[in-house]
Amino acid sequence: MLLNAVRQLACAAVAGQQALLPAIAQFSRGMASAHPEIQVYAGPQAPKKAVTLRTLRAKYEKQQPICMATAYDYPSAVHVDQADIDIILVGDSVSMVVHGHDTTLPITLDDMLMHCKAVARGAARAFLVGDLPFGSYELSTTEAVRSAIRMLKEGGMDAVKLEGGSPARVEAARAIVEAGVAVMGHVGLTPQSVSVLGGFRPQAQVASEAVRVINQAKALQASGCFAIVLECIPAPIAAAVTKALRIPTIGIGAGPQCSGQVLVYHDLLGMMSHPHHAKVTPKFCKRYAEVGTIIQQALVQYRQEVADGLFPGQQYSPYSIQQQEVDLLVKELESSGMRDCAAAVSEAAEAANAAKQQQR
Ligand SMILES: Nc1nc(=O)c2c([nH]1)NC[C@@H]1CN(c3ccc(C(=O)N[C@@H](CCC(=O)O)C(=O)O)cc3)CN21
Ligand SMILES: CC(C)C(=O)C(=O)O
Ligand SMILES: [Mg+2]
Repeated sequence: MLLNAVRQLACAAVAGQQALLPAIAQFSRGMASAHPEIQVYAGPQAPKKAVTLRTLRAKYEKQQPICMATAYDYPSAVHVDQADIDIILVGDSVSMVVHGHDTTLPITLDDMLMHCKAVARGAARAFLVGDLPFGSYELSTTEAVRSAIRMLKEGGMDAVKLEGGSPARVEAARAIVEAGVAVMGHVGLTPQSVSVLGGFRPQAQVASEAVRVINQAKALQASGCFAIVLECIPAPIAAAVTKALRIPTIGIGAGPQCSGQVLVYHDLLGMMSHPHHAKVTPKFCKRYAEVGTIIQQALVQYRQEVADGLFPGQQYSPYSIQQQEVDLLVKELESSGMRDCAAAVSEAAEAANAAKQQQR
């Protein structure tokens, strides 16, 4: 009796050992399907990140310009990633260019996380930075840390960015870095402060303000930021900030002396060329394409071809049916009195066959 039980246990142990490897594989697959984010960032097949804080640092030290662009979803992330751009910023500008708001204020942390997840699925090699949105880090350092952790843990980001260089913002940056999350600073025009700034205007155009921006940048550096965005400030001021720091500056409307540059995806592609969108396309932005015009032309052509009966035609109607099935169906329809219907089937089948003959 006892011996039998021991023997059974031993058998179970051997079977268990043999079952172990597939079981672990099944477990990890199960984990990955329960938590889709695991498969993307931590799966055994996940590609090694090409761009890290270390490679960014090396670029900065070699004085090679760092390139950053925004992306907000899977296709834009794939595009930016495949262009070998160093950093993808999931910017809160998504509020304006994707959601159609007039400012960046309405976008929520949950909205941002949704965009971050989509970007993380599309970006295999770029370094990923997520903008902390308005209202997700100002109330307390605790809330700032919690929001930053969510950006990494749920959003799949490598770092976060926050706006402003006041003592409270510097403290938030310090707390987030201490929690183990890399932080990018952002000074000059900080669009989340549009309410107090009174508009999207260039900043630091008087010496006293310029000194303040330089000091804010230095304070953010001291808090542990790995880089700082300089937005809409005169080139000489950006040059001064860049000289004053030992971390990279990433400029947007801040002249050529910054350690790197950033542009908004829709702006650089000329996606918003329609006058209706002109208000969100700043003048510092170079358009590397007129994608908006191409999209518009394609949509009009599609509409015309549908209206003219040119699309889909036989070429884009790929699903075939064998002649014997056509014959059976026609017989069936005729015997149930559906003559017009049967004729339509025969006619369409003949047209499809004629098109096929022509192709050969
Ligand atoms: N599409 C887009 N591109 C951006 O670069 C961008 C956004 N959205 N949203 C968030 C911020 C806002 N940005 C902006 C928006 C407008 C101007 C702009 O046109 N400024 C005018 C002054 C306008 C005024 O005085 O009210 C300028 O002359 O620079 C600058 C930066 C930059 N960021
Ligand atoms: C313009 C960049 C720096 C940004 O913060 C954004 O796109 O939200
Ligand atoms: Mg932003």
